[in-house]
Amino acid sequence: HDYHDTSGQSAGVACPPPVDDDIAWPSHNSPWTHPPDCEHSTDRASKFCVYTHSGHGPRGWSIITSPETAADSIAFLSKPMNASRMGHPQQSPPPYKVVDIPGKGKGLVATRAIKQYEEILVDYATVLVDIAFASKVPAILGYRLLHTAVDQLADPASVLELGKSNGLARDEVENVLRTNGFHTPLGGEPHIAVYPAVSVTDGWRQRINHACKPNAYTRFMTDSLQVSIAAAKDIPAGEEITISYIILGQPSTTRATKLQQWGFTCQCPLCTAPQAEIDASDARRQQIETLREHAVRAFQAGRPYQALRFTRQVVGLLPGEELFPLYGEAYENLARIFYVLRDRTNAEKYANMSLAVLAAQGYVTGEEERGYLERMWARFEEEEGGRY
Ligand SMILES: C[S@@+](CC[C@H](N)C(=O)[O-])C[C@H]1O[C@@H](n2cnc3c(N)ncnc32)[C@H](O)[C@@H]1O
Repeated sequence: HDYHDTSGQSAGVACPPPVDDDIAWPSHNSPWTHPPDCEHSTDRASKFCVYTHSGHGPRGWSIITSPETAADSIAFLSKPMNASRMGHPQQSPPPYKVVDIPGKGKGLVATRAIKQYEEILVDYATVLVDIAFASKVPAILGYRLLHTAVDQLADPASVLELGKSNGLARDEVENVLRTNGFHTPLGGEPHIAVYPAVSVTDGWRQRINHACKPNAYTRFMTDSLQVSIAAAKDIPAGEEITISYIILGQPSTTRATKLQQWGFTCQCPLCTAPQAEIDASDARRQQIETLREHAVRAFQAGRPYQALRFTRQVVGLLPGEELFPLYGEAYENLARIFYVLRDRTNAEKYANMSLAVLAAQGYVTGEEERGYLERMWARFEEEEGGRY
């Protein structure tokens, strides 16, 4: 359905509004297909509502957020969702198959070589929930809105059938969100989003296992609410495709604690390596973390040369732990340091390296590449606010 057209009013055409009460869709809801359904926070200082466009994308789109964020998000509805990019982009058949993986249940294995940064799967957000909502609205009222959000979708089952493995959740939809949700900003506010096709679930959709040195990553394009699984490095045919369920680069004990919350003991190559190898990796990861902290502190304390030394050490240690996603950040930090040192040549060199990494990783698209460096300098200028 194109609801903009049938609403009459928004299209500026004098066609009658729907008369069937079951549809309950007066034109003033435009662009939403359902009237907003709202609850107040316990202190009544804020309001959260369900806004649904059941015809947006392949399954519909529901958000639970403040009226302000909803108003700021309407632009998404005019962005076409390219359904042909759903599922497996560019290629068919998909470059993987689902097989039994010893110790991990089922998993995805590459059926052909996959190039670094190639998209393996693409999907769009279906349900988004403002993070503040859970703590501000009484649970019983909140659960009602969660169910409304899902029920109003064109395909509620695509969300309800997702994995529910969170022991803390008391409600079915809450469980789906806690199990499958990804942090996604909407209108500048933090939200939790569900992307059914890339969800960590046990349905037919996806069975991507976790690894502590994964060969794939989840790439969020927050300006289009699109997400994909892309190769972090070249993946040879026959290799298992893995992503990290947790923040990359943490040492083994921290990882084990975090993964316990997912209910499993990690059997990835790093966690099952000989103890000496695990110890060496832990030492490097610890060192990277410490150096990153030191670099930030030195920079903020007005010691750019020291920050430079620490950051260069970080860059030297990243390959050993295959922390490719952190390269962009490290290069940008080097650009930032050279910028305040008024070393334009090196600042540009590292800014370009950071841009190249982010563009290859898919975080900066063609259009955004133009003027990227200028925007970076402006950001640095603003951040420093004359401190240097
Ligand atoms: C999203 S599912 C992945 C697909 C799952 N293997 C299946 O058969 O449906 C997440 C679950 O897979 C298993 N799993 C994923 N990564 C694992 C790993 N590195 N080590 C052990 N089990 C893992 C755990 O049981 C976890 O709860």
